[in-house]
Amino acid sequence: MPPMAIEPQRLKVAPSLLSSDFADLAGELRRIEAGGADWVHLDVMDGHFVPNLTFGPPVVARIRERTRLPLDTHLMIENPERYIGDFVRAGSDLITVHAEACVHLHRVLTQVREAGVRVGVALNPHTPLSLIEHVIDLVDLVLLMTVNPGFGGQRFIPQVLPKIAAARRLLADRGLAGRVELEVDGGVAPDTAPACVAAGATVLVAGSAVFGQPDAGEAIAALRRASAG
Ligand SMILES: O=C(CO)[C@H](O)[C@H](O)COP(=O)(O)O
Repeated sequence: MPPMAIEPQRLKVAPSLLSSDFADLAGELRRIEAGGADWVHLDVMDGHFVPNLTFGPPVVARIRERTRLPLDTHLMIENPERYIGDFVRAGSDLITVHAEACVHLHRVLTQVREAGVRVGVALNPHTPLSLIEHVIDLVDLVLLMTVNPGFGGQRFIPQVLPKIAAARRLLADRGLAGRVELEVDGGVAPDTAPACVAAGATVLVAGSAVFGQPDAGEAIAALRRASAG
């Protein structure tokens, strides 16, 4: 499979499987693929970095067999450096680690890139953007959490909006706007997505706003329509 395209000029929707029917992942993947999803967002949780558990590399490998969509793997785990190889072998196209979970963030980001996949860095809602100021030129994607990570279906935190705008400015100042995606995750729905996009987001992660709807294609289209104006 060719390397995942990074195109910050085009708005992308990445449904989060966290809100899908885990007993029918193949069916859920068909539903979002037919519905026009750009990427699949995979929330990996360890019960330490976040207070929830989800799935690991074996499940990601089976997901890889069932979809051609790029796999956007979001590691909400401590010591992510131990598992990068496993998630690459499982078929992830992009691996995002949390800055808060990495003592040696530069080393971990470099490890992901050298493993041959795209690399992202994530920040929790309260974490200042300055934490990634000196590594931003190493990444393909910045993920700003708009809920406290751990669960789907939470309320969007509007206080993150100025951080999205600041991240957009930082990318522009560094000449990275054309090659680094700015992803938002948590409580993203047709009523909250427009402010994220206006602030500079280029990738919308949406769990309940897609899988909680009877028609996933219409839900994805509603996110795009709302954000277009
Ligand atoms: O990372 C996450 C939670 O930690 C999920 O991706 C996110 O919360 C998506 O769910 P929803 O759109 O329902 O908020």
